[in-house]
Amino acid sequence: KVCFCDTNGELGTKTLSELQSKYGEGNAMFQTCDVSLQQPMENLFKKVKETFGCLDIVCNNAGIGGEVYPLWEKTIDVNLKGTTRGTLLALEHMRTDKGGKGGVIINISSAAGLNVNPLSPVYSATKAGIIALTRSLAMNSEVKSAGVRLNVVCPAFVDTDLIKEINDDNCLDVQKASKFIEMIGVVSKEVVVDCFMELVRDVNQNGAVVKCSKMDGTQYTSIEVKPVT
Ligand SMILES: NC(=O)C1=CN([C@@H]2O[C@H](COP(=O)(O)OP(=O)(O)OC[C@H]3O[C@@H](n4cnc5c(N)ncnc54)[C@H](O)[C@@H]3O)[C@@H](O)[C@H]2O)C=CC1
Ligand SMILES: CCCCC/C=C\C=C\C(=O)C/C=C\C/C=C\CCCC(=O)O
Repeated sequence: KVCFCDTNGELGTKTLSELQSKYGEGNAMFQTCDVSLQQPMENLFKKVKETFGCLDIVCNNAGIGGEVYPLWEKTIDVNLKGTTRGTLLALEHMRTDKGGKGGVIINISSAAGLNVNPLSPVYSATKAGIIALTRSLAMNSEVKSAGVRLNVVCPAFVDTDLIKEINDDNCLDVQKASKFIEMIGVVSKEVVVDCFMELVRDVNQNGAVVKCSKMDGTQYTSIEVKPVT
């Protein structure tokens, strides 16, 4: 069973029909929702719990690019604040000490959050924030005891609409970006999905940061963690 949300109602409804004809009407749900708004997101999580009984897997995926005012503020609202909101609401509903059944949260960051990205610094900052948020919560002993794992996927360029829409609003130098994309290469959506599924299925993965790129394939990064006593 799956519920997904998007601000694009038309695309969401089309995808919902496809999922329902493949998996059955009762097994897929779509809600138009903006991840940057608290009340609609709270309502959505409540609705999913009422409809499906519990939440086992939550993916915070919504993301945009924007480097000039006011778009750079929206980029932080959607990417960093939206992912933080989705993560904290997911924890509220999944933690065993709050009546949930435990589960896994997968956040979608970017290779731009692991590396410097002079062509989209605000986007990069939001993605670095997502990595820090996810790893920090994954290492929190109370979250661990409450049965929730958190992992983060950091794709380099992926074959989606986002990279077809690179322009002067979301990139500081479009020409340099095209050359950069040509050099790094573009990975298929399937590679990212495989990586996502591995992090869902492997119960030993908690706090994992996985980069997927055409150039280097799928790599688990290792960042030293000093345990907090
Ligand atoms: N395409 C790429 O090269 C890469 C993408 N990513 C990340 O992957 C995630 C998915 O992006 P793509 O599928 O590539 O882009 P996309 O533009 O095709 O899809 C993003 C989706 O997010 C939705 N969205 C935007 N703002 C929203 C909001 N406030 N609330 C709810 N939904 C909203 C859009 O309507 C769209 O359907 C993003 O977080 C992106 O930053 C990460 C690395 C590389
Ligand atoms: C370049 C402008 C991007 C604007 C936003 C649109 C698309 C976003 C794509 C990504 O998230 C992919 C991003 C980044 C690549 C950054 C660094 C790649 C480093 C590759 C590597 O370390 O192997």
